[in-house]
Amino acid sequence: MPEEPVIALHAVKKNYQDAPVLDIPHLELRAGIYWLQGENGAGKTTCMKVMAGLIPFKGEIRLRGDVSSKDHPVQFRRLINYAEAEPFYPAFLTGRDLLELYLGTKGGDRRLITDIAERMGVHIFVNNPVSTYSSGMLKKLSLLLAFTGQPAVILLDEPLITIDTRTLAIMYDLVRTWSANGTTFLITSHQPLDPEEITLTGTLRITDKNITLN
Ligand SMILES: Nc1ncnc2c1ncn2[C@@H]1O[C@H](COP(=O)(O)OP(=O)(O)OP(=O)(O)O)[C@@H](O)[C@H]1O
Repeated sequence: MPEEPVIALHAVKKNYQDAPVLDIPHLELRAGIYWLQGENGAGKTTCMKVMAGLIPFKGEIRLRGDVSSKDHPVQFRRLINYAEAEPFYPAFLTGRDLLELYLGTKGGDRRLITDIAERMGVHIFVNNPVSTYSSGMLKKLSLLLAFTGQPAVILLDEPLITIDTRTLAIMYDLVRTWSANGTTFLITSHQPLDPEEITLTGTLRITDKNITLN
């Protein structure tokens, strides 16, 4: 029997005001690790925000066959996590406030997240307000938050930027391990992803508002 797609897009359209940015008639992805490519302004971040259910769009996305962005919006958002390219959080919150919020809404194994936080060194500054964080510290926090819950899909927007080489190795290790356990990854990066660290299932390219899979 053919493997069911983890994520399926049907007639997805996204405009900003009157300007169309995405027009994807149909796209189905099996479990795996995908590199989402496209030139500046092609629509990669918009596509991730649409997939994560963070901005309104026309059409429908289904996760694991039966969880619909239209019919099951809460369940849908619990199954897909997104780490922004340039994370921005309210300045007065601490990393721990955000972590508790995510663990409370997304659920998942607290010990596992504590372990990732310690590996990344987030535990050192997690109790400080995010206004005191460097761009790399913000990035580490946002990557950590993307691993809360039990996501079917994790979207990483430019994860390679601003993190140090030690954190980069941890990030690649997390992608490998979680992928082996069934989580699908979509990763944008203007730099190539290291083929010695991860084996890509496919490359997605946004051109002319649509996505093609190679
Ligand atoms: N909030 C917004 N309002 C209006 N237009 C927007 C908004 N966000 C993005 N756009 C436009 O949508 C298009 C796609 O932007 P998007 O950020 O998705 O591209 P991208 O592929 O992620 O680019 P980059 O590689 O530069 O990060 C661009 O033309 C951009 O100007």
